[in-house]
Amino acid sequence: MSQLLEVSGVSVSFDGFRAINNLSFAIGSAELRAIIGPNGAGKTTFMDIVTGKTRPDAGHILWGDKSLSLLGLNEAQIAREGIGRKFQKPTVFEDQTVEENLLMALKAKRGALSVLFWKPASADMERVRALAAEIGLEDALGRISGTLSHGQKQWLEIGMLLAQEPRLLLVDEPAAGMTPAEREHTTAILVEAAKTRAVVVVEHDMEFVRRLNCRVTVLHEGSVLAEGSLDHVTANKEVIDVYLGR
Ligand SMILES: Nc1ncnc2c1ncn2[C@@H]1O[C@H](COP(=O)(O)OP(=O)(O)OP(=O)(O)O)[C@@H](O)[C@H]1O
Repeated sequence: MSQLLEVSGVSVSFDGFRAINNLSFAIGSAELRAIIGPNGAGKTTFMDIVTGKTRPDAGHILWGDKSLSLLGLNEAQIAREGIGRKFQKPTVFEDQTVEENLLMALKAKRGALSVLFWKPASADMERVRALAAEIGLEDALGRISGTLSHGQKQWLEIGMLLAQEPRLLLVDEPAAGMTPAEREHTTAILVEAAKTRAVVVVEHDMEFVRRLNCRVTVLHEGSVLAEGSLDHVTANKEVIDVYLGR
């Protein structure tokens, strides 16, 4: 598997406190990866660094076949490179329909000039229907998004991110607040999405991580503590100690 993102020796301190400490790891180009770790392990800060929100004090982040340094890019440039981020809280346009939200996301992918003259063509409508099918909302295209369940809103937002065809999708705690059935559907969406791109899921819920059935990276004090299958990392004594707070 070729690497899409390579993080090496990255550190960042806030007021002298090292939130990320010589962090190194890589994500493949079509890979589903879960990142777990206790509170304060550095998971959010890692996503902030990759998306350009936080600048590290040291290290390298290389992206894509050409090993482009992400550290030279701002947040908008990084998004244009194909890195999408799903925050924990859904942020769909509540007074617009599911279809309108997906169309807007397709439109947002285009440059400013083309947006001026943009009218949804039949190809766009087809793409919207395909996206809706991908997230299981094909029967809800005409629904006002504000009336959707929490889980449906999360799926819609994932669909809006997929509309922009990211090569790497960072997803923060997608299972939070979901019913068991919604979690199952979310797993299916993420597993499918990761067949054609990298998907990194930060998650506290171990049952959800187990369902993802993917490689797991355990962060602790800003570094990688263990990596491998969930069974492998949860059998690691250091991981057990960290989770039990010993
Ligand atoms: N802007 C900031 N200023 C000061 N300290 C920060 C800042 N951002 C993060 N930290 C600290 O860095 C450490 C790592 O935080 P981070 O939010 O990345 O952890 P996390 O693994 O996402 O935790 P959680 O699971 O609770 O969300 C924490 O100790 C946090 O208090």
